[in-house]
Amino acid sequence: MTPSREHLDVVMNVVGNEAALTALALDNPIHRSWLRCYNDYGLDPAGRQHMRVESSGALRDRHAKHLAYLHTARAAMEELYARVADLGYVLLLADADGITLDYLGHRAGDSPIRAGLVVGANWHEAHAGTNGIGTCLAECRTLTCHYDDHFYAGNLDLSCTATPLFDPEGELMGALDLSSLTTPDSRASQHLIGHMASMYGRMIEDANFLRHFGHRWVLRLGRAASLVEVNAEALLAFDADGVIVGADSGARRLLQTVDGQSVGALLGQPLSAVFRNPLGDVMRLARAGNGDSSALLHPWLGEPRQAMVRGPQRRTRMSGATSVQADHLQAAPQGDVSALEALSDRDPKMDALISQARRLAGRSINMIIQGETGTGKEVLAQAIHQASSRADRAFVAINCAAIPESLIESELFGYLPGTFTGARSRGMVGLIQRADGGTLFLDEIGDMPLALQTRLLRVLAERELLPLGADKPIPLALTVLAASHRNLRERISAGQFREDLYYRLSGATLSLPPLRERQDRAYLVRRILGEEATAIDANGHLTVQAMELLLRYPWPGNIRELRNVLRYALSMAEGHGIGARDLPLEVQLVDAPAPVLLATVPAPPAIDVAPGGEDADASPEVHQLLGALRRHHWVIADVARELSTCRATVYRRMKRHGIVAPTQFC
Ligand SMILES: Nc1ncnc2c1ncn2[C@@H]1O[C@H](COP(=O)(O)OP(=O)(O)OP(=O)(O)O)[C@@H](O)[C@H]1O
Repeated sequence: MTPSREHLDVVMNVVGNEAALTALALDNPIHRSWLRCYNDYGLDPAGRQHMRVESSGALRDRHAKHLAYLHTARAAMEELYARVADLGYVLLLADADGITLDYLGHRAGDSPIRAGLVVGANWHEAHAGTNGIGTCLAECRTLTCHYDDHFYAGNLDLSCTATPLFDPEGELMGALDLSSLTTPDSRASQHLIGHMASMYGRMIEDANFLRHFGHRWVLRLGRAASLVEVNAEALLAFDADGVIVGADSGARRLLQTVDGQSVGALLGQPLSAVFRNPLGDVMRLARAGNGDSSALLHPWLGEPRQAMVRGPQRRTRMSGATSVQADHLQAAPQGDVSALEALSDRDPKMDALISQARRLAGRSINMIIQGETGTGKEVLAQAIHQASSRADRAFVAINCAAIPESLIESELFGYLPGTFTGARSRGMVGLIQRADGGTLFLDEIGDMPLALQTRLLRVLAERELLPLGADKPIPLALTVLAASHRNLRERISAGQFREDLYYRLSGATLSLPPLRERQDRAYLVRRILGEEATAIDANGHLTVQAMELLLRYPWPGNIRELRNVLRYALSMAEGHGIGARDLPLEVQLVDAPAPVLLATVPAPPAIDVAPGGEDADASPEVHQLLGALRRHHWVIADVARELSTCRATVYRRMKRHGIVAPTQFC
């Protein structure tokens, strides 16, 4: 029997054997995954796996979404790779959907690519069957998928060990994977690799957590005083009132579960409710500064843990408005205007806006920020928060258009324990309350349902909040910055936005200019190029020709589009200076006569331009061809049908104009 035939029999024996099924599936994550693949995803182990690879455009969007995660993870991956490269391993970093965002490993030969070990590969179980990344994400645990553990016979030469990564809010962020095509046969050889994956996964999570809560107090817990600073078992972030605002997965494991069972929420609890020590003990640690540690007691931990407190990164003076407990801590930071000032380099409109924002920031005035999509409304809101006396308190950003209408009320206002049944029975602190004392940024406020506008108005007018199920309001001090791509006055006329809410919010209106009108475009190009080059560790040099094109392009997607284009160009240039041919075609064609392409396609195109593409003909044929390719998601048969020609002709035209379909990112 061939190995794949033998493998098929083993898989079918598990997924087709009702009697053995329950017992096997209960404690074997690989068999559980086979069952999911067979029953839930309808995969056939006798079939062929078709490796899906994201288009370069879709991949760019994912990179944009996970920039900070990628940046933090890259440093840990390089260190880990130095340790395992000689053993024949490659490293992959995936997002929570199982899409590979980063890869470290040799590129010689085609076997890693054939095996799907490339950036953009989709390892979700639903497509790839049982595998290291997909099954680790489904099971939320570190695991090894060794040779014939894989669902599809095509992956039998792979051994993959992956560990899940969680974000500072405890949400699944992705997975770190070590894969090998040349592993020793024994599964036991993977134990050490599993430990290394978990260790580096923890390192990535902790670095992410500390960056995210850099402006907060962070409590580190560990068994040994000598190790707690370098290797904490758990991290808790808390605010100036001693209320927990963040818990890493170590803390959730240690403090939130007993015998694997969840025992209640940590976020929103005062430290004094979680530890037996009086709050003053923690505050004493905080006052002692970094480097001092002492024992903290916890009701259900057998032994006390050593604790150490790290203060916010910028410490100066505490604002007078905070509670008595807060006086135990060091003073809060004063507003820092550097983020505001960095938004412009002598652009007259931006300079006027920054000077207006600097004066308003200190005054807790609600503001409306206007501007086309991608002009940096959220970036400006964050800079205003940093410049205010609230900088040490929370900045809570909510996209009102992105939260489902059924959830928005509970997300915003929170609810008391017992208000709902089931998983939500424990109660939740709402986002508005989390922004207490700080800044609430309401993006796309024009999309907020009318009923909630009324509730929000009450919060702003009466400065108090009534969570769902509560009968006693909670006093709040809140500054709201709101943004919308919709014209709010038109929404008022159409009866879709409350006029009184509009006036509550518009203590001032700040209007961001579109990128095409800004005179400091060269500064923004250089600055963002530097940021992107650092993020992906690439050479950030631009040729004069490329810079000229970037300055002439009209940027319908504004700074967001600029960032995407620069990231694309850095990847295309592969470490050399960025030339015109490394830019997306529509930027290259900025001076081309046919405006159709620029007007109808705001995002950078999902295409690669082959060498020679720089001189590509800007004829109507190019525009017609590109338009059809995009409309049909690069399915050549459909493009041929639209253009009333055959597929061979479409391929010939693409070749003639240097257009290459997006397949994979690297
Ligand atoms: N001044 C700036 N410097 C560097 N990057 C910026 C700047 N302004 C915006 N960006 C980048 O542009 C992108 C969009 O920014 P942001 O989300 O703030 O825009 P927005 O106007 O709120 O967008 P939308 O209207 O779609 O919500 C982000 O990637 C951000 O990092």
